[in-house]
Amino acid sequence: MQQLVAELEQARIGYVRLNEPLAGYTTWKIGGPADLFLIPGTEEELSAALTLLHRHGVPWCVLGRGSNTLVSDKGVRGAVIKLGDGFDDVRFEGNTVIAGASYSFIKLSVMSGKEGLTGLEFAGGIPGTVGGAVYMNAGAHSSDISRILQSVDITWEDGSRAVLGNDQMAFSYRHSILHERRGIVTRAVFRLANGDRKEIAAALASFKDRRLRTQPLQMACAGSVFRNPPNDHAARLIEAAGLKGQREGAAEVSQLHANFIVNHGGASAEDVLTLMRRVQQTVEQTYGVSLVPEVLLLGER
Ligand SMILES: Cc1cc2nc3c(=O)[nH]c(=O)nc-3n(C[C@H](O)[C@H](O)[C@H](O)COP(=O)(O)OP(=O)(O)OC[C@H]3O[C@@H](n4cnc5c(N)ncnc54)[C@H](O)[C@@H]3O)c2cc1C
Ligand SMILES: NC(=O)C1=CN([C@@H]2O[C@H](COP(=O)(O)OP(=O)(O)OC[C@H]3O[C@@H](n4cnc5c(N)ncnc54)[C@H](OP(=O)(O)O)[C@@H]3O)[C@@H](O)[C@H]2O)C=CC1
Ligand SMILES: C=C(O[C@H]1[C@H](O)[C@@H](CO)O[C@H](OP(=O)(O)OP(=O)(O)OC[C@H]2O[C@@H](n3ccc(=O)[nH]c3=O)[C@H](O)[C@@H]2O)[C@@H]1NC(C)=O)C(=O)O
Repeated sequence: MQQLVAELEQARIGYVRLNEPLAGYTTWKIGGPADLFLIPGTEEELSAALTLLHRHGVPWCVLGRGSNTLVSDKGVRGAVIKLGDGFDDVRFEGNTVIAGASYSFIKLSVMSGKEGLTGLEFAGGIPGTVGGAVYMNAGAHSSDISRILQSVDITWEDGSRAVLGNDQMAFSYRHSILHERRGIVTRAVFRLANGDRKEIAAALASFKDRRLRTQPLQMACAGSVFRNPPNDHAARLIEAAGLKGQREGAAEVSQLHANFIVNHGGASAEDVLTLMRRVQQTVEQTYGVSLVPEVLLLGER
C-alpha cells in the first residue's frame, strides 16, 4: 500500500488519505474507514488512479454523495474514489445540459428550471450527485433519468474512456448497465425542453412540499430502503405489518415514511441491517412478499 500511495502522489492524484472514516461522506452518517480514499480532480487523474490501482491489484469503488449507500462498520478494504472539483461543473447549450458527475442533482434541477428548461423537476428532492443518479437511474414523481439522459461519459475500470448513448445504458427501475459493468460516470448530457419558468418553479415547490410532508428529510437517512414490489409500495406493506417505529439501537423505521430507516444518532450499520432483516422477515411472513433492498451495501461485513 505504501508503494501505491507513493505512486499515486507521484502521479499528482489530488487527494490521497489512508484510513479515512466514511460516515461523514454518507447521508446515513454510518460507516467505518476506507483503507485508501482518493479524490481525483480531473479525468486524467482518474484514469491514472485506476491504472495504478489495477496494477497493484487493489479493489476500488466509487462514492457520490453516499445518499443511497450503507457503509459497513468495518469499512472498506481497498480504495474509495470520490470525484473532485473538476467534475463539479454544469453548462447549458440550448436545450442541452452538460453536468459533471459530482454536481448536485438537486442543484441541476433548480438551475435547469431557472434556465427555463423543463424535464428535471423530478430531481428536485433527490440529494445525490449526477453520477450516483445515473448509476441508480434515480427517479420520482413518474419520471427518471432514462427519460432525459442523452449520453454519458464513462471511464472503465482499465482506465479507458467511452461515451454511451441512452440506448446503451440498459436503464430500468433503479437500474443501469453500471450495475453489470464496472465504470465511473464522469459527465452526463441531458436533453430538456423549453418550458415556462414560473410553471417549473411551481412544480418544484409542490414536489418539495409533498416531500416535506411525507419523508423524514431532516433526519439522517438514505431515502427508500427497499425497492417497490411490482404494483405495490414497500411502505404500504411495512406500515400494514405494524413495523413503523420499530427500533434497533439508534436506527428506527420512520414514523413518517415506513420505507425510510432513520438514524437518531450513533446507529451502526449492523443496527440498520438487523432492522432491515426484521422488516423483510415480517413482511414475508405476513404478506408473502420478499422486499429487495434498494440501498447499496458497501464494505467488509
Ligand atoms: C432524503 C432522501 C430522498 C431520496 N429520494 C430519492 C428519490 O426520490 N428517488 C431516487 O431514485 N432516490 C432517492 N434517494 C436516494 C439517492 O439520493 C439516490 O439513489 C441518488 O441517485 C444516489 O446518488 P449518490 O451520489 O448519493 O450515490 P451514492 O449513494 O454515493 O452511490 C450509489 C451508487 O452509485 C454509484 N456511483 C456513485 N457515483 C458514481 C459515478 N460517478 N459513476 C458510477 N457510479 C457511481 C456508487 O458506486 C453506488 O453503487 C433519496 C435519498 C435521500 C437521503
Ligand atoms: N435526510 C437526509 O439524510 C438528507 C436529506 N437531505 C435533504 O435533501 C434536500 C437537499 O439538501 P442539500 O442537498 O443539502 O441542499 P440544500 O438544502 O443546501 O439546498 C440546496 C439547494 O437546493 C434547493 N432545494 C433543496 N431541496 C429542494 C427540493 N426538494 N426541491 C427544490 N429545490 C430544493 C435549495 O433551495 P431552497 O433553499 O429554496 O430550499 C437550495 O437552493 C433537503 O431537503 C435536505 O433536507 C439532504 C441530505 C441528507
Ligand atoms: C425516496 C425514493 O424514491 C421514492 C420517490 O421519492 C417517491 C415519489 O415519487 O416514490 C417512491 O416512493 P413510494 O412508493 O414510497 O411513494 P410514496 O408516494 O411516498 O408512497 C406510496 C404509497 O405508499 C403508502 N405509504 C407510504 C408511506 C407510509 O408510511 N405508509 C404507506 O402506507 C401510501 O399509500 C402511499 O400512497 C420512490 N421509492 C421507490 C422505492 O421507488 C428512493 O428511491 O430512495
